[in-house]
Amino acid sequence: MEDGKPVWAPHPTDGFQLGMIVDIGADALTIEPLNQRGKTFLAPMNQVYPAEDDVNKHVDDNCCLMYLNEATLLNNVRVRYNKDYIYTYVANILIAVNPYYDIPKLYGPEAIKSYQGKSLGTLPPHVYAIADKAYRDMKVLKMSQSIIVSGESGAGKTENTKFVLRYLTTTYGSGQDIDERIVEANPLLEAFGNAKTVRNNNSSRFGKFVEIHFNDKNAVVGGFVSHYLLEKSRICMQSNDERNYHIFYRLCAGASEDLKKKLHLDSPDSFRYLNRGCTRYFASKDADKQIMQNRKSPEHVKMGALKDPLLDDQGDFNRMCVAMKKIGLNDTEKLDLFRVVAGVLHLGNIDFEETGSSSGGCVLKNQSNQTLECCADLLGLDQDDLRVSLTTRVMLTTAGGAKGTVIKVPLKVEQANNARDALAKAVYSRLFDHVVKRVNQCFPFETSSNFIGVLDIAGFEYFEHNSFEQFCINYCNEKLQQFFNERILKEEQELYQREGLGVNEVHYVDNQDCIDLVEAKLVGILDILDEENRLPQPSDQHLTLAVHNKHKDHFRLTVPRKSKLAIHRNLRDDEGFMIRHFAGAVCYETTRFVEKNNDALHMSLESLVCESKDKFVRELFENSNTTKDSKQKAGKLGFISVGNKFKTQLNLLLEKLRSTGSSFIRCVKPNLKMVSHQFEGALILSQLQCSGMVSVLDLMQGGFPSRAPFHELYNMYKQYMPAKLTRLNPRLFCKALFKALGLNDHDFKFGLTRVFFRPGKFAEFDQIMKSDPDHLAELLMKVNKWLLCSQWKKVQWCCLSVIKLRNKMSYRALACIKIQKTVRMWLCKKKHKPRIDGMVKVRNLKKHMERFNEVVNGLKEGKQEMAKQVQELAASIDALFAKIKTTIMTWKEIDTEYQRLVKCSEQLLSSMQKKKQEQEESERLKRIEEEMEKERKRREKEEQRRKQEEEDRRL
Ligand SMILES: Nc1ncnc2c1ncn2[C@@H]1O[C@H](COP(=O)(O)OP(=O)(O)OP(=O)(O)O)[C@@H](O)[C@H]1O
Repeated sequence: MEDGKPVWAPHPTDGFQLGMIVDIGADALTIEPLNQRGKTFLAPMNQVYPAEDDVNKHVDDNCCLMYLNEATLLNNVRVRYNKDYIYTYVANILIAVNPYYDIPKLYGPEAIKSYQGKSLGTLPPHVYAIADKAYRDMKVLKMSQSIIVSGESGAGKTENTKFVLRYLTTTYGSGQDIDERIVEANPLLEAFGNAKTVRNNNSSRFGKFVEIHFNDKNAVVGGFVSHYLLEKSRICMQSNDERNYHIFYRLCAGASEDLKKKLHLDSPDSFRYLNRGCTRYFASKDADKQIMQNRKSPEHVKMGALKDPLLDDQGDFNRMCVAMKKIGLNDTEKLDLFRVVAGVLHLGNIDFEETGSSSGGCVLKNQSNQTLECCADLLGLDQDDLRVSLTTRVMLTTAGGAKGTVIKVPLKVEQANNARDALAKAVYSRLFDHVVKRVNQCFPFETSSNFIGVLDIAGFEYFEHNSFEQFCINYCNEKLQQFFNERILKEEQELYQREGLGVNEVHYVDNQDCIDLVEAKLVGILDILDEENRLPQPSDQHLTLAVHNKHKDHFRLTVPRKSKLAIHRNLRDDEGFMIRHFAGAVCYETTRFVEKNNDALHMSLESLVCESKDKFVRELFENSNTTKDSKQKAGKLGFISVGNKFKTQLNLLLEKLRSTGSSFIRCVKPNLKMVSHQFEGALILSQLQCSGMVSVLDLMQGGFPSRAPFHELYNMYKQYMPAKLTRLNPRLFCKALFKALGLNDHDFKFGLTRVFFRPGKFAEFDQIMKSDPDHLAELLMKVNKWLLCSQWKKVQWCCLSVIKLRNKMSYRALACIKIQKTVRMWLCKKKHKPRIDGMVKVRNLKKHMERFNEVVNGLKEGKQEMAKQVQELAASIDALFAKIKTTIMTWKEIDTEYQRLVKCSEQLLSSMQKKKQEQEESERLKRIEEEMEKERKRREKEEQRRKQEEEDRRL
């Protein structure tokens, strides 16, 4: 923040107000509001934000603002809302403010046409642009898409969902009646699932995920609706200004006389389930006149009809009947639905009174007998069975001798009232399940390639009194917020990658610990609650204490007395708990948590409806989740968990969402009065905070949140620059500016098409650009210098490049010669090497033959013959030598010839040697013979001499 510049400071009703900082304290700033000069107030330092120079300026994408904070976001949304621009982007997220009036041409056929095939950002922000982006992403990426529409009650989720559905079916439908059916299913769903609340005249009291399925040619082939958490408490009770589900009033106002008689209908004030809330019909002045007097409640007669441009009970009844026909419901099916609705109304009128006997039970009041008859008739039940089931409870004995004996326990009046209400809730909620199921049968499809799913589910809720419903919806929003974080971060990082920024991953605070607190196995609040429900005598207090005990030091959980609000501080520790959600702390009052978590009817009521004579009613219970399995469970423990069913549904939904591409629409309610042109800043600010938009801005602060395409920067600042600079192309222009300003490289990054700034750095840049003329002159000099330097550098670089190129070329020429030489030599070698080797070998063989002559010379016999053979071999060797030298012989040929000669020479040599050996041997024998002959002669001589001597002696 700079001196002398306006800032946004907190304001109790407007959210923020413009002011000037007049003093700086230790942790607070003294602010003087711009519209109340002289009056100052203190504002915490961390809640004061810098304001844009022109606070009346607005941008389509909030990220284009200079300062990204909740105050500038709120102001941008405000300026746009005042100009009827109800849609604004924050990056790819669409913020939609409810205008509470029809903005001319905003959704007409022209608009639908204009958004077809257009990239996000090319046309003003619109829900159609998001729908088209989802469609194009599905087509290009061949991947299913989801659009998550969130916001508080009355923010416009359902309307925007309808616009998305209509856009997709109109633009990409197959032109068949299926497109219309998908849209026509809405009035039916709304009749049974919507109600007037203080926050919204047409409030959806259930969450839904509508899938539009497409074939491989990307045309609509069908749809599917999944629904979540219908608000059941409304069926029996509404607050003063609220109503039950629309269908009850529409039936009372619009049924034909015949139908009215058949269903024993009357004006809304005659039914307990309607008369404790508002009993007026919605009708315009003219429509009101058409409703017969005897169908109006005294309240309606006295105060007139409720007014809403989109609602008219009698007309809506007729429109719903037409819609039912269009989507294929026949008269019997229609009557079945109405009959059960009327049955519920009559059931509510059954009253009980104490019997006065010692059993402590109750009986039906006399005047309720007629009602009982009507109700039993409409629901196909046996009158007496119904009477008994409402006033007694069947129990199986589990102890003592006769285990399993059925005993009927009489109910007290209060218990009977509860049983009646439980039955009404069960019948109606199963009827609603049936309506959704039936609607799904209206747009069947056999195969689908991909789908676009639109999730319309209540946003984060925090009221003065928060109960199980808020607990479930906020748990759901924690999960959706986690998904939102994952996705938004991913997209942001993908953009960084596309633009080649090479930025490190951006981290964010994960809310997994809060999710675990609710859904973890055994220790999560939902499981603790189930555990409580299974106890023989469950109690809300015991549950609450168990929750606190299990999570004593959990960062996300604390006791109500630690709340900032006095109303919560009055709660005891065993009456509630406070959870620190991503969007703020919420204090839940646990009264009736245990009851609300149980979807099971007591056994006698369950079997009563399951055995109804009416096939339709019977099927409602057969097809519901109380199938055999869970019935058995319920029979034993009397408990079917609402919380865990929701957890399972939610996890399946998130699995589905994670497998699709996603877009987000954050709907915002501008005021509590539900009127047009009224912008309640503080209310909107808290919605932006709760929807996670403010944390998105925080998140962006960690990355490069401000970004500006080169051409935009160029257009922005070219007026301050001399022609010499404006001649540059936008990218170079921007680079020149940035370099000249000496901005820290860490504070910005050049992408392929735009510059990205660190938080607040765009502002710094802008400030320098728009500073005083002296500074601008200095800046200009710097830019000039930088340009000169960069041009000089360019010239140097060019020269160096040319020199480098020349060197490279001559180096390459030399290298070429070397390569040629080497290759040639290699080729030559490849061709002649075997011959040279062959010649060397043959020559060696020839040399070897000299030894032959020695052997020949050593022979005494056959010398001549051998000498001849040696000569012949020598001639063969010479011949081969000559052949190799003069002809082109392969290595193999040479080798064969050579080996043949080697073999010959070896044979010749060995035969010569053999001969020589033989000669030597015979000579040796001869010598031995001669020796022996000599010896023999010597011995003869010796003998003769001895004989002579003997003779001589004798003589
Ligand atoms: N774009 C719009 N243009 C005109 N009116 C609108 C628009 N969006 C919403 N509205 C008005 O606001 C009312 C409430 O809107 P919607 O029913 O869509 O709210 P919601 O967020 O779905 O609320 P809930 O959660 O209670 O169902 C609508 O009945 C309609 O009168």
